[in-house]
Amino acid sequence: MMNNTPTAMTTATATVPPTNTGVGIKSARSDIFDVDGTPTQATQPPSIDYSSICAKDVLVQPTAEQLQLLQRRLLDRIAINCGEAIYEIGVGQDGSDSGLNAEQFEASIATLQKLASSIEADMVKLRERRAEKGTTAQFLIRKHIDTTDFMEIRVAVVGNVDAGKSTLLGVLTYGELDNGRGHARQRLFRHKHEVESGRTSSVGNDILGFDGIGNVVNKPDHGHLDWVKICEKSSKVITFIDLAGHERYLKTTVFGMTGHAPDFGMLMIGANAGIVGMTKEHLGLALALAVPVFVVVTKIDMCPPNVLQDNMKLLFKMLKSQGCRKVPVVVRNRDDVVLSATNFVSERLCPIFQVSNVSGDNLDLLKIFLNLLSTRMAGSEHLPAEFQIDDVYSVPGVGTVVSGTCLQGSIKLNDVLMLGPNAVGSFVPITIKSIHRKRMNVERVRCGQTASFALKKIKRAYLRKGMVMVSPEIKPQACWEFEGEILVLHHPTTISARYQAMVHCGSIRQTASILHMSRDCLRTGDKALVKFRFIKQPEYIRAGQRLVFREGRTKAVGNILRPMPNATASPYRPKPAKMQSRAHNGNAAGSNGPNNQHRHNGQGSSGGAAGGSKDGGGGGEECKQNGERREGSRRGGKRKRNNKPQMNSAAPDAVNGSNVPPAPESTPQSNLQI
Ligand SMILES: Nc1nc2c(ncn2[C@@H]2O[C@H](COP(=O)(O)OP(=O)(O)OP(=O)(O)O)[C@@H](O)[C@H]2O)c(=O)[nH]1
Repeated sequence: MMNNTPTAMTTATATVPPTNTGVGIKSARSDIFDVDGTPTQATQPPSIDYSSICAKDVLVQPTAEQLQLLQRRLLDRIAINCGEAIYEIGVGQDGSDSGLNAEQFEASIATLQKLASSIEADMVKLRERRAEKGTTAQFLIRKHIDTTDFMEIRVAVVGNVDAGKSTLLGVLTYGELDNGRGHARQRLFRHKHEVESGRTSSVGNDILGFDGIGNVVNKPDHGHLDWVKICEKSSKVITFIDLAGHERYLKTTVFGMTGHAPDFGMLMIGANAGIVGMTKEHLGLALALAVPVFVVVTKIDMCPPNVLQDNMKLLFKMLKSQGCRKVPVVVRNRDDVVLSATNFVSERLCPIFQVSNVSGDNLDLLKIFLNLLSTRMAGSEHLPAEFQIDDVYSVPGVGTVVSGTCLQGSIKLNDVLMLGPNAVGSFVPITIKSIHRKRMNVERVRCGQTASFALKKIKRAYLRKGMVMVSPEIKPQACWEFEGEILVLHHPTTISARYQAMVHCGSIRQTASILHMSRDCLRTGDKALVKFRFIKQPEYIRAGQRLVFREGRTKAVGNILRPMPNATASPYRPKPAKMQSRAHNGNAAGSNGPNNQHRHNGQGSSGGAAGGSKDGGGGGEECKQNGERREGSRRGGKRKRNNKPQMNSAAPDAVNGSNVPPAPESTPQSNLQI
């Protein structure tokens, strides 16, 4: 059943792993199947026998019964994959005698075309190749979706400052090349200071629409893109979550990666600069959140070949390193694109594109790749609805509006959902007044899609990022505490109980304190079971959710194992050890600025608590603090707040320590940390 034919893909230093493109392919895309109908077992309905459509030449002259089965299978696959499937013709049952002669090949294509038309789908050839016994080919079959529905894929765009992120998005979405001096990115900046500095500071969204046969539908009108028109014409819309490259905005970038639920990460690297600054940090974040990453190397037009070669070597080394364990593959032609897109999600493959935003080199390959990506969130439409809020607005004439991602189920107009948790952990019923997807009025939103809802009878002040709206069936409960499993990626000394840092989990961004751990203390590289407690208010969390626990350069990643809804609020709060450490250190001012060398000595906590106290913080928060003066004044305010007695903060057991391990004998250095 396995076809281990070496592929045509080329790599700079690595060979492509045996990639199956034939029968029984165990592909990342659940939609891949072939004429033998051999399924990916997980998606095969047990009652249907597809053995009669197993031959490689079944499409040449199928019987009526076979046609019916083929159609059924096609529809199944399309449903599973939110509207599209890739069909490979000419591959035998065991993959050993693949290929059809010219006559059979033509007849098969004609049958496939008939099948596609019968289910109102478009069909386009992706790739054709010579096999042992003739020709095989892969076709994309994409169902016509009505004008108010479209597939949605979210791609988080990360990489160091000046890697060309905003420029590439400008070039892709507006269809005009850059001049090398920042022309293309101008349209994407959302703040005056971004235009002036040429630096992204907030989380931005840009869209790129593809029609049924994979053509880009974006057409700027007088320099502007009409999102509604793009969505109406698109079968698939790629939403780019444009994240800031500068370390100053790392908190916002982490929020973009966790709160905006990206399907994929696009790591951008300047060919000249190579792996610098935040590149590793951003890659690590994507890996920690299990977001598949592909790499785009920009500015190849201005990079001497030897520099490009050296930087590519370093990139390969980084991707293949122990921490990453990726298989880097340079995508050089259409065949490579199809192979990497279809093997991208579950395989360790990491496609690399080398492009120029100025000359346009290889941008066509990148577009084909984007057109072939499929959502990682499909398949939970039958579950009760769950919507994660990542932003809140007050729109004149409309009222309170929330935006976010539907994580499971579907939500319709006038549905009543439970909104919360509020400061005391309660949820309130709320009615959906209207729904927008990418500024387009729709009646329904499904899992994997982002949307904005106008809500009835609720004040903006009641809402915050990190809240959810869920079906009443779920009977949601908020948690002050939870158990998680974490891996410390970096900490300068040791972490022990009572350590505080910011937890990023979905769109939740709140400081939490470690109540106890399965080990006395944790160093870089250590894993432990940890019990956390939010310091400001309870949150809605679920087992299995990924989390990032960070403070300055300290970073741990992990999973939530057990939400603990029964833990209650407490009037007590242990004095966080790091507060002591700051006094100790004489560094009470802390800093949120990127250049602060002592952030690990308390700044992160200070920033974290501030994030919590500022309604969970937000995507654009850091841009508001752009000026040093404001940042300074915020720190001053924070210091005062920390000195006030706080209510509802931590469990008594964190103080009295019945089940808290004793604090380790601290060195002066670890005293500073914990
Ligand atoms: N020659 C050349 N210049 C490019 C290319 N891509 C981007 N640039 C230039 O590089 C500069 C930086 O590009 P940006 O798009 O602002 O970089 P960024 O990664 O978005 O930076 P931040 O928003 O600060 O994170 C701009 O002046 C672009 O014109 C390219 O492929 N070739």
